[in-house]
Amino acid sequence: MSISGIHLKGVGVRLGDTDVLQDVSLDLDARTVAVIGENGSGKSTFARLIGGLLPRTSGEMGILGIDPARRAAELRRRIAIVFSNPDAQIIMPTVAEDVAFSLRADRLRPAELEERVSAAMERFGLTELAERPSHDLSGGQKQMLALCGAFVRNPELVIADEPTAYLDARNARRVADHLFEDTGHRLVLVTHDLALAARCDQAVLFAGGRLVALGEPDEIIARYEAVLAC
Ligand SMILES: Nc1ncnc2c1ncn2[C@@H]1O[C@H](COP(=O)(O)OP(=O)(O)OP(=O)(O)O)[C@@H](O)[C@H]1O
Repeated sequence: MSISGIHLKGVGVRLGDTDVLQDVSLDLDARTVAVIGENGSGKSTFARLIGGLLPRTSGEMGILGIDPARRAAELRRRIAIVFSNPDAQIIMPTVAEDVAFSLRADRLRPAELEERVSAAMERFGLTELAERPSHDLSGGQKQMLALCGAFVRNPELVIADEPTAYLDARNARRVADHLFEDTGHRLVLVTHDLALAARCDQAVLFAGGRLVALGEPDEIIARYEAVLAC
């Protein structure tokens, strides 16, 4: 089991009286991984599980060599999670304050904090919006802010759960380009956008709370499309 990837062995998640994930075993070592499957197949549950937001009820797992059940705080420091709805992640009154908030645990000197925040805002096209109230931004701008807050911490793993779901084509492309740009992070991307899934190095297909296929994206997407056509 490598210490840099995502490894699950016989993992199950039970919520209430439902087994939402059952007996999931996989080793994901590619830099970018797409997670696809029908509505309700367990993709978001998988994303929350590997992000340490949801406990497993059975099995063993290692995310970047960390068992989330034992070292959740360390895992949270090393990863970032992006959702479809950026409102869930925007906390502070202004754009610049919100980006700075993501670095609160690093206890940086004020000058260093300002430098990191400015560089990140520049990279995500937010410099002009720095003093704007975060909640007045458009949906596309808010998702850029959520991404900026995620990447400013230099995460080793970014888990994105349908990050382009509410965006127009141009903003969806911009968000995707940032996620795929190689900044030394791994990406796990849950998506219904199969063109986006095809850009990944590896893909997994879920159905009914089970992993049904793992492999080259083209092959996994073709298999999923065959299911959808039925
Ligand atoms: N808290 C919960 N209690 C019981 N069942 C749940 C809970 N959360 C999710 N589920 C169920 O788990 C299953 C998988 O949900 P999940 O959100 O992981 O699917 P998904 O593949 O991400 O779907 P979508 O594509 O619609 O976002 C669904 O049947 C859902 O109803």
